[in-house]
Amino acid sequence: MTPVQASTIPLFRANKDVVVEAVTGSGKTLSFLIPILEKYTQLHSQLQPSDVFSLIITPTRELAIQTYNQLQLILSAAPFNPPPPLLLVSDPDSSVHDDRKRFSTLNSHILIGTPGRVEEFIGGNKGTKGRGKGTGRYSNFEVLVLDEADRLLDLGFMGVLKSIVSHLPKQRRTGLFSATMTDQLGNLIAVGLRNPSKIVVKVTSKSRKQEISERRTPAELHNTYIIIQQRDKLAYLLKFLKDQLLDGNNKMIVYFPTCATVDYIYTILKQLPGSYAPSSSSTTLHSLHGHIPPPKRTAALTAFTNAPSAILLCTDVAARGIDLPDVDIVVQWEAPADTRSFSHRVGRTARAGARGKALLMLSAGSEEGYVEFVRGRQIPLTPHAPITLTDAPDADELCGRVRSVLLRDRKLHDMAVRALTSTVRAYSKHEQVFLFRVQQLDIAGLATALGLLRLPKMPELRGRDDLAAWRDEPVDWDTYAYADSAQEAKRLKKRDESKNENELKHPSKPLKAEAWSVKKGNRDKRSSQKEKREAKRRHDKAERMKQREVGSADSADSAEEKEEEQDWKAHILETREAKKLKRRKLDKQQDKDEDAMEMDDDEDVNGNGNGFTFDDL
Ligand SMILES: Nc1ncnc2c1ncn2[C@@H]1O[C@H](COP(=O)(O)OP(=O)(O)OP(=O)(O)O)[C@@H](O)[C@H]1O
Repeated sequence: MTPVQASTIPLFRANKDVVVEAVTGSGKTLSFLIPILEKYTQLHSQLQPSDVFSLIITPTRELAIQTYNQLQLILSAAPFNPPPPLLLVSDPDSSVHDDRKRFSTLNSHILIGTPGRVEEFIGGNKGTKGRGKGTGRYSNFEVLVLDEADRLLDLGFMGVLKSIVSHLPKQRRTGLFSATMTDQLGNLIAVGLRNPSKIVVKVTSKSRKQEISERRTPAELHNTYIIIQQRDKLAYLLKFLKDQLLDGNNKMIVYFPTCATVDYIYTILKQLPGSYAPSSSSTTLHSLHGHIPPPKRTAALTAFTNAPSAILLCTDVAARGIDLPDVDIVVQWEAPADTRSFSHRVGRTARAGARGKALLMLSAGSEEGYVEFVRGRQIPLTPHAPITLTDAPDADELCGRVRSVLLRDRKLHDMAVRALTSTVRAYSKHEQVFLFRVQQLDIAGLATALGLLRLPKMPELRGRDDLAAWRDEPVDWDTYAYADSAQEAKRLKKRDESKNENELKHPSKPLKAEAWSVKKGNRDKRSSQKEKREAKRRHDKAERMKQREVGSADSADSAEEKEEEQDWKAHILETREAKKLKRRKLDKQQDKDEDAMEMDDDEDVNGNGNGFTFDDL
């Protein structure tokens, strides 16, 4: 047994609730599977076909599948003939209705799944405490396990978990497992833990001076960082990966902040000539993120696992729990949004006593402070030896190369823009905002690293004074086409429609001249009316003078004059107000027109006009 198994198994099988925190790759999975299976072996003969005996919940589909496979493997060696467990994960080819059918056919006693699907499965018959049609009986339920529990207890999953737990009997064992356990007692109580035993397995290491220190990452992990400019990121990443392949390290994972960045870098690396990209006939390239359809995700993981030499580009969807064999290197394109993810990412290597190496890319500016921040969390981090680009393309050469790839297909530029905008938005969501300030992020540098042809319009670029070095690639945007003919036809149609719309919104000069003449006509009309009014006033005044001369009453006269003066003042005020109102209306219209023009331009840049959304995992 590993230390975490030696500490956890005796307690968990002795009916204690447990909260277990132990470094990545230390064998936590078996420390809950073995107690479940031991109890199951003792009690299986008393179970009815529809009884659910145990439930294991994981935050990702990939981890659920992995645990399911491990459980299947052990069950296949059982001394009795147990029904297979049931996997409950989202799948485009199988609905929760199919899960229920499988459950009835297989008579599974152990369920493994992700929170959403498990809730759908169990909670389909709320109000009957889960004892309804097709979703099993829970009266003989024994063990609930939350793997990667701190992630499951994060705000996003909490409601679903509470709903699941409400269908389970209170008399049960509950185990929470993770490499980064939550300390929030309230969360633990919410999922029904009663007087749990907390097991924390830490790694101790001796320094050269024989000082013993604790660490939260595996002892065999060589955890390093480099500080570079944003614009150099891709050049350094490619050089680093190539060097590692030459050194014989042939399984590598690179973490990116968003799905769009993974998609883009993957597509570009596939199209760059071999002298630039680290993939070759002997090294395969794979991508994995939450927006890839589930069957493709599974295929990517299997291909990466089986390939003798491979690079996996992914988001944090592959950060937790995944046990990929023999990963030599983990690279982080930038620091993860939360520090817990840092431990999980680097923990994909150096597992179960094997050696491993990790590299974090930080950019010069305010990010250097992250090194001390990580060290303060008992995660050792040392500087990586300088990476030289002497025999590799530098940022400018690589940018030119990437741009020439982008020019083959407008879709690639759309992808590049999405990669940039989503990365900037993800950057603004860092937990350590004091170290990762969007205002200090070198966006133009990042755009150079990604090879963008021009900077997109984005709010984060407004008012920036660090864009002087940026150079647009001279591109005729009117003719820059999509390689896909249907997409190109759509673009051309949209372009023409938007031209027509613009014509209507901003009529061309002859129309404008006409509008001015109309305006001028109105002005002439108004001034002639004014002249008439003044003429009438002069005439009236002359009449009154005549009457005064013939001895009309002074008082009446002066009253009339006062009235006339008031009329005149009212008229002037009215005219002023009307003018002001008109000016305001004109300004508003102008603003509206400018906004409309800006939107049209954005649509052109983005290609589809849908705008960008922050890509979650
Ligand atoms: N007692 C053991 N002896 C040898 N290898 C073991 C033992 N227990 C587990 N392993 C192996 O160690 C590897 C890591 O185990 P596991 O995936 O359970 O780690 P973990 O602690 O859950 O990691 P993470 O926190 O990343 O999820 C697996 O390949 C597993 O098969």
